[in-house]
Amino acid sequence: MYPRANVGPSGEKPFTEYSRWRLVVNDGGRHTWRYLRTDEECKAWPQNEVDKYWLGLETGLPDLPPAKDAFEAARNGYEFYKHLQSHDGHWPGEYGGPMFLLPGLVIGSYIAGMTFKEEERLEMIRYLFNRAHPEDGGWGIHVEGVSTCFGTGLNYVALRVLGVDADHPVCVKARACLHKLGGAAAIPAWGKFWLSLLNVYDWEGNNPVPPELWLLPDWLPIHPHRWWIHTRTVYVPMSYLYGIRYTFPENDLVRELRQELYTQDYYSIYWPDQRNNVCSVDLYSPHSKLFDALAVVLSAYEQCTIPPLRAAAVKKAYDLIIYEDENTDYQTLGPVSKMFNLVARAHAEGPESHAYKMHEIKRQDFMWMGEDGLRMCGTNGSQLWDLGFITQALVETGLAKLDENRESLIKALEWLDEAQIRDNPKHYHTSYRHTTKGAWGFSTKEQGYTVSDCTGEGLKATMYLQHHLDFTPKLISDRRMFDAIDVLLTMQNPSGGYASYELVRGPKWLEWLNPAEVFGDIMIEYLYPECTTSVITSLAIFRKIYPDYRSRDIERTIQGAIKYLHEAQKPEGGWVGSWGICFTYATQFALESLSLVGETYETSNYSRRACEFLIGKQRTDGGWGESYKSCELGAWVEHENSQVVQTCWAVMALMYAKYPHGEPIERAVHLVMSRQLPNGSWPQEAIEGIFNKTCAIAYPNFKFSFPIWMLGKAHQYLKELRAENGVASGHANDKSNGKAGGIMNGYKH
Ligand SMILES: CC(C)=CCC[C@@H](C)[C@H]1CC[C@@]2(C)C3=C(CC[C@]12C)[C@@]1(C)CC[C@H](O)C(C)(C)[C@@H]1CC3
Repeated sequence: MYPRANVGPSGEKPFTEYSRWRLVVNDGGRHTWRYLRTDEECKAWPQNEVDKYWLGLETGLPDLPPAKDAFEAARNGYEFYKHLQSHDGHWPGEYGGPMFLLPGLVIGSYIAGMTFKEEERLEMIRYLFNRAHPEDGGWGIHVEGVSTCFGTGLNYVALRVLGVDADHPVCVKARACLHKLGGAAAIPAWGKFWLSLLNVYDWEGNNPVPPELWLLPDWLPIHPHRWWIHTRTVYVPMSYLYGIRYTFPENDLVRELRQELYTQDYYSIYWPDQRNNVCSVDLYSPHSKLFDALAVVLSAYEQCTIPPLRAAAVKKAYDLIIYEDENTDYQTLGPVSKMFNLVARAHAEGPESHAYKMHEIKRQDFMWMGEDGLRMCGTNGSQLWDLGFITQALVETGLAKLDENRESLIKALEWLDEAQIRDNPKHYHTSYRHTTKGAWGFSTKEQGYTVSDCTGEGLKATMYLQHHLDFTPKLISDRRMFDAIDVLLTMQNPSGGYASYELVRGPKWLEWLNPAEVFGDIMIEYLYPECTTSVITSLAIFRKIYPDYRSRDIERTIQGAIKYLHEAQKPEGGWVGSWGICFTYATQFALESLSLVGETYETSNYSRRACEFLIGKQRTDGGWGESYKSCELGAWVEHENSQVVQTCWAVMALMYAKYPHGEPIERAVHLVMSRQLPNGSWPQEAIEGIFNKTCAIAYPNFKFSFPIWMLGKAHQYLKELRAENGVASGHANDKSNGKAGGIMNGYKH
């Protein structure tokens, strides 16, 4: 255990001095938080608005003249948000939400022999205190979810490793909650795995994670290179660590935890029976019969592994770990693989190795200090994603043309220029990677993974900034634009849709082998309306500027994508979102796509049904609000309150569809304006994002980009609608629709 933490009973008040934290932004958008220990340092490096905002301190930004209309509200919004832009041109932000990541950071660091700065350690403890559910003392899979065995078991261990006593009131309450949920014996597979590494759960209690799968021929449908990239990238170090049965040496903490985590005596547990013991609250994807059968066979194999085969398999897994580390400069694809890779490298190469030191440094990129303490983020940031939306919003609303915003847009373009990936990975085919040359990723260039929609949004932002504004330098050459197009054209699936990082490589039945009971649809890539739209809208804008480059391929791609979108529409009229919550998110994207090919409320049944669906969900206050539970169920679940961000998505969707009735849009505009604070910002509401069906994730920058975008657009849209119809009617005839849409989509089509 790290040194004993002498902390009070609650995390309400900071455990450190908030005036001493600074966000360091460097190297193409890396975020790391530093604590300044001396007054001299603080004086020499004052806190700026970015630091203050994200720490929840008063920014000191002034109240603005009250907005008289939607455009002024958007302008005020950007007047505030501009101050949150970093010196390098992007908008940093928190990317928290999942509650199963911090334990990986803590347990992984501990067993690898890495420490934390004292202030980091204290604020991690505080974060966990603040996020424990007041009613039962447990934690969920994400910040808004009910207490689960996964969340409670892992975070309890994290607190103990961080130095909190077992009889601290937070631990006492959490332990009671854990025991109610069945104790750590009932923790889901990924929890069992972390606890086994720490030596507080027996390896015999895990279903096998054999590295030998990596030795199978690549053409086999089950070969792991066909799995969804996140699942396989986590499986690589897991299979290595399982293959060698890495076990942390027993010490006092280990012995204590063995006593604390279980409802029965640790030494009397029959471990093989615990392999499929998973708390019912956690269970989202129960094991299939195929999985259970395979687990039996593989467990038998574990009794008689063939040593040279195991050695070769372990070596192959370790090579893949090295490739991944080197391809991403030790960021790795995401936070789970990050910490498993770190443990593997630390074990194999020791604390003096380069790999150890690099992993130790790059842990920082996932650690984010917020007003409630220090959390671990879902990625090393959402840099490109946030920049992509706000820059497009500024151009489409006309805010980009205001002198006051020029500098900030030039900076944003400079960041985009830096962030485009210029080459394929160092280890390319050997690590089963998709091409990256010309792509943009979700966070930084260093992380280095192509994401279809991030490339689409990055390209759109670049084209808007370079081609729709006359004051920006042309930093990104035509050739580099073509590279981006080339990547995108490699990513379309035969049925027309786009997945996230790669083509769909494996058969659907691989989902029957999903070992992680807490997530859904994780074994292969799937097609997403969101990703598909970002790609084809970027292609459509591109072909206006470069009509001669691969125009036939582009046309074919767009047509194929529209076909997919038609097929993906739900009978009720909406599309299910996989990365944002939920129907409002995906329907916004889908209707944008349909509008590209002239499918609008008036001209297309698909579009009209979607608009009717959305209108049916508008609440009496003019807003929309859906719960993250919509994503779990694939069916609309109302949120208790209407949500600004979702309201903006819904209105954007209606505007893409050229919805002819102004009144619902006006009501929504009114709601979003009424929630704006005097300084131009919006308060944080419910969590915005989701992944793998069950885990919500925060996109706090959305509360700026989407209101600014929607308000600026709606201002113009409603003006057009009114002008065409005479103020009173609020209805549009065919001619006026064409015109309103023409202006609104002027930048796009
Ligand atoms: C189960 C595991 C491995 C957990 C680690 C978390 C990752 C899987 C999550 C965290 C952030 C995350 C939701 C993300 C995505 C995939 C899954 C991620 C990386 C992508 C890139 C998929 C495509 C999406 O359109 C979008 C770009 C929004 C997201 C961004 C974040």
